[in-house]
Amino acid sequence: MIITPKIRGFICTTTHPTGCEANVAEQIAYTKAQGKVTNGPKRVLVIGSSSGYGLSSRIAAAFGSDAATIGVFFEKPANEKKTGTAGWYNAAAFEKFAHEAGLYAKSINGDAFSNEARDKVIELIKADLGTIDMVVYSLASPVRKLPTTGEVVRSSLKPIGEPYRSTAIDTNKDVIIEASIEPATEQEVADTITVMGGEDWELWINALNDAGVLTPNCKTVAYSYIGTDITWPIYWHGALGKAKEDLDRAAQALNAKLQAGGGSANVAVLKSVVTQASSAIPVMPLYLAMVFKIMRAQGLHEGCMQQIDRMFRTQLFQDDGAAPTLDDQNRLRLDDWELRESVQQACRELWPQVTTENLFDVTDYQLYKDEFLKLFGFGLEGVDYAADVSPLVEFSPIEL
Ligand SMILES: NC(=O)c1ccc[n+]([C@@H]2O[C@H](COP(=O)([O-])OP(=O)(O)OC[C@H]3O[C@@H](n4cnc5c(N)ncnc54)[C@H](O)[C@@H]3O)[C@@H](O)[C@H]2O)c1
Repeated sequence: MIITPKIRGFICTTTHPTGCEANVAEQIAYTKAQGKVTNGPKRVLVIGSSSGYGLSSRIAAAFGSDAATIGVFFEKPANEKKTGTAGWYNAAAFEKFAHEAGLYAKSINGDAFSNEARDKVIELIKADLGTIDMVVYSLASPVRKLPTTGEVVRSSLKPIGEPYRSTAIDTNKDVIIEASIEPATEQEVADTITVMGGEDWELWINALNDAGVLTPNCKTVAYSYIGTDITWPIYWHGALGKAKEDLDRAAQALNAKLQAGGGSANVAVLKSVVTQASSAIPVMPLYLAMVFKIMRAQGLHEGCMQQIDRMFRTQLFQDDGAAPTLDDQNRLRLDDWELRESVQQACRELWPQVTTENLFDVTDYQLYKDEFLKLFGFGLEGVDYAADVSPLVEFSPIEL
């Protein structure tokens, strides 16, 4: 079939297998071009490994430091008539390239919040790898089915206390609108913490630790976002921020446990990028369009792959074995460039000036749109989008 993008709100319902593969290849090429991560991890588990920051983490581990990787994700395969999810094609491409490079790579497709996923991963590590020396926790999900009761809990992208009003982009119509979001109820905040807080990361690390499959010096990182006053009302001071605060709590608890053997647990605060998760957050597309323009002008622009590669090389696995630079909450701060006053001040000045008429001129909204389409495999250089392509790709992850 000829596959073209079909956008509905903040999702594209079609995906391009060749384009997704090209996207993965591009990230692999970036990491390889930086040379080997000399002190890198050797056996790595990535939870949420099929897109965004988790995919880049798996690529950095495999192609930066020749690591064997196990990836966990929740994606839909294609059938004859319908394309699979982008994450399905990304994971398929990753495995293909990893196997071609002679690297161990196995994947599990299913609900990472379930005890079955943990059991399956432990079984796989015991059978194939013995132990692992790094665990990346990179889930972004609007729902979590509790492993204890089976109850399905939903997270909210809402402020706390009062309604949040701001200019935003209607990404369907490419126009500036006034967005207004009602505050989350106490229950919604609690539920958001249940879904996106630290509990599940703790369940994972404790299960792996109890099963004896972590090396004593195993490092685990979970990803977070803080942002600045510009996005605080909707993010850090909103329901999601409370969940990320809970991730900080979990990091302290896990770090205390892993430290004894020389291991560590840290939250890594990352920069804003275009992913399926971030494009669903109100106001984010406008902020991203502005901050991209400003960071590019200052030579500071990074995507997922550049961020994670920098985290591996300059923080977690430095050539001289030096310890990472942590903030007062024990967090790695890869958002340092984005938070520079020069960047944020320029954003604050630009924000009130943006109108529907000048949106494409004064911001990088076109780049935002291009990056969004790229998530689904569209707009990649060298891909013939007029060619007939089968939605089916060769890929058989372990299904839960
Ligand atoms: N996107 C940003 O701008 C940004 C910035 C800083 C931090 N982060 C953080 O990075 C982390 C990853 O976010 P992302 O933006 O890369 O998201 P993403 O949507 O690109 O990827 C999410 C991953 O989680 C997996 N997943 C979701 N639900 C699952 C489930 N139930 N079981 C198994 N796998 C599941 C998906 O398959 C996918 O691999 C999140 O913690 C997010 O808060 C994102």
